[in-house]
Amino acid sequence: MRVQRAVRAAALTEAPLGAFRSCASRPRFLCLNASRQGLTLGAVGRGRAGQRYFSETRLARAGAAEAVLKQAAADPSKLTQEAIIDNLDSVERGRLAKLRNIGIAAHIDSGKTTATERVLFYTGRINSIHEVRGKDAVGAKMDSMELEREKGITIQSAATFCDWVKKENGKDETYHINLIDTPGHIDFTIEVERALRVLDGAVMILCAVSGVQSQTITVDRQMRRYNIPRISFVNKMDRMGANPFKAVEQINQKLRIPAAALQVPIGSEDSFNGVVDLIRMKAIYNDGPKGEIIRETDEIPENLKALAEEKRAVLIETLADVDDEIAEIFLDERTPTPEQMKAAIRRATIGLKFTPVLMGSALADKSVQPMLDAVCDYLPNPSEVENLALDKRRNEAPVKLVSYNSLPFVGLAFKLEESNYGQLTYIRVYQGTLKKGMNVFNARTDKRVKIPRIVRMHSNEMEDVPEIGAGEICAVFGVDCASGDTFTDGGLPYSMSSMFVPDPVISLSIKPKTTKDGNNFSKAMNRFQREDPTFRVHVDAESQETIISGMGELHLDIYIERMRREYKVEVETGQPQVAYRETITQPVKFDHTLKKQTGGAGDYARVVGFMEPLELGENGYTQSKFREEVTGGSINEKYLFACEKGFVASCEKGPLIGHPVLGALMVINDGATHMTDSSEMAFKNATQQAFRKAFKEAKPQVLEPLMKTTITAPNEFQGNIVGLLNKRNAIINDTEIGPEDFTLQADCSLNAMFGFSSQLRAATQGKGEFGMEFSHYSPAPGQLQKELVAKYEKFQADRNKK
Ligand SMILES: Nc1nc2c(ncn2[C@@H]2O[C@H](COP(=O)(O)OP(=O)(O)OP(=O)(O)O)[C@@H](O)[C@H]2O)c(=O)[nH]1
Repeated sequence: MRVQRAVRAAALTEAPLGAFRSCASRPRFLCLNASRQGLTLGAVGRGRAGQRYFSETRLARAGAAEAVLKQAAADPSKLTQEAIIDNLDSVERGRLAKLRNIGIAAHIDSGKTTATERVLFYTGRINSIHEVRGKDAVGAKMDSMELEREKGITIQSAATFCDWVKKENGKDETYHINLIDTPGHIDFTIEVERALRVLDGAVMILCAVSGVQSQTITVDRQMRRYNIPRISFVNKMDRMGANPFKAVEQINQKLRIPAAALQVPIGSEDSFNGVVDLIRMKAIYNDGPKGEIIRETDEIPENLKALAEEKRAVLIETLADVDDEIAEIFLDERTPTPEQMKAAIRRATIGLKFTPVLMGSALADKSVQPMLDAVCDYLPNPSEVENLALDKRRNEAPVKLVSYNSLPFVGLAFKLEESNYGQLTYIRVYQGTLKKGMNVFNARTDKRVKIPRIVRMHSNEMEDVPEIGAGEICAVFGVDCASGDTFTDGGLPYSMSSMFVPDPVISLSIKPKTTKDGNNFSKAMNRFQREDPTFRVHVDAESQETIISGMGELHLDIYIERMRREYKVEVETGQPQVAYRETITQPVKFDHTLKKQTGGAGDYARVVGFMEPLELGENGYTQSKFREEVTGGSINEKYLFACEKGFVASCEKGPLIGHPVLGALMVINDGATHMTDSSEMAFKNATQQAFRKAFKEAKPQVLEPLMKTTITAPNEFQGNIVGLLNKRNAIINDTEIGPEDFTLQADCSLNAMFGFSSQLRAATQGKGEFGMEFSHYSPAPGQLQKELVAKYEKFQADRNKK
């Protein structure tokens, strides 16, 4: 009883099961409190240093912990921590084991949308198959936007869900799959980033002819960033020159992830008609008009037996390298059973040590179902992935979220979309249950919002649901928030880290052609900005022009086109501009006084300190930083805050060419304040003036974005393309010559790449393709720097004259 009171008196330290587990070794006394609010476990004990501590852990929401309570009533002495967890586990595990959240990501045009269309058809989500740019003019389900259907490219990621019935030990087992189809084009990379942030596994699609392509490498990097286990699917096996084993080799070599084929193809090109499953050594064919009937036989075609044995041996050897159990079997010269192989593939895939490779042709309706089986067999369920939140009350200490319905709710808003019914917010529920009508807290704004409506998305259609469980993905209406906000049930002071948002590299000025469209223009700008964090809009303080920035010309073009179609606004745009940056290259001290004291209220502020370059980060830059090291109170807190504001404003528009400043550290370590004449404004202005002066003395430099450029074209045009690149001072890093096409990788300055697409078309009779992705910032050539500085100075002089 004393313990209970002590626990109640203690400040509540709510933690989910994971955190509770990690401190399980130390508590001395435990007590269970069951109330209408739910179930809590109190712990009183002594810490390592002997200090007394109290903590109370909320185990479950109201009504969700009957099993635990029953046990407590039957025999309280058996109520150990393990028993509590086990009780909850038994309720939750069965559901989670059959749940998969997956994304499909790949190089542009690999067949993601086509494959997803098959998945939806075979799982019964859609009744018929429509092709990307198909003759029936319907278009694939997941490319719901008119522009997507017209251009045949995916622009926005689309979410859907389906149930896949898989045969397991002669029984039908139903798996629930939430699926996100993502765009392939690099300009829409944020869509891939945010999908991967919330998914547990991915299918990486490769083209059987091209293998690993430039965008496959980007997708690989993104999957690594979020520790996403993946299976690989070599699509387009019906194409001339298809070679799945070349793709496997390239995954091993270029992506440096151990990979092995789980299948070998039966027939090739037009006569590709199935695969041999190397684990069970069975031939699998697709029958029926749309390949919907799977026929399995033990008879492997005679001409494939040797190849199947050889590739099975490669699979076992590769697994032995990444899995101890198979390594042991391999060293004993035994052969693993299919069950042992499957278990090892699952362990190694989830452990990010391996990717199993499947193959088929989505367009020819071949071998898509085994890929779905592999999703269930080898990709993790939500409880097998570690998801962390940061505990604000404990100095942002990481806590593990557990995808149990009965725990307090934690979810992440990962994507916003404007719909006919208002703002649609996509949420991944990491813990607990989200219910219609429930109040949730936004961890960023600390505001309470009610969830009026929950839907499951099926591309652009939706299905209302009363609640959504842990580990699932849904969308909600009427919730005002930003992309990346964390929601909790209010009890937990958690926030989740958001996704990586790359900086825009290109910008242009934009205005509506007629003033009457101003209203719709602003509406469109607001909406696009909210939906896409890589699309930015600002009004230039000097020119008063609206400037939009994004990831590439196509990215901005798509928004201009959407404005015309969806908002009926015709716009005028300026020339695309490169998003340059400014930086400094040497340290410099400053001691600056702002003084205007000529009768009446004056202005006074003195700031002293230094500026120095910061070490460059991964992409050739680090954000600029401000630090105050004032001792002795020569500048008070309030004014230091104003100094920081001045610094931030200075970094937004650098002194050299008016572009943002990167990699500069400003430290203020002394100064002076006047009793009556100092103000926040005076300190802000003084800091800006000191910044400007010091920046110019610190050998400033203009940085330009360098783009990783990949060009593919038929071999006969190689000379033309190298010529084009040489003219642009590009650095060619790698050239790979295939039987028909060659692929070239180069670093090019973005500035030199304007107009490249039309020149490439002319130089290759329209057969060349290229893709660009931001690589890093690098100092701009001296001549270009001079031109840019001179242009900016002239612009400022002209403006001052006006
Ligand atoms: N021969 C062949 N063509 C295919 C196959 N799968 C897809 N295609 C074709 O490849 C083109 C691109 O297919 P999509 O499904 O749009 O590819 P995607 O990866 O979704 O494209 P983005 O989202 O724009 O990157 C279309 O013309 C498809 O018909 C296949 O298995 N074999």
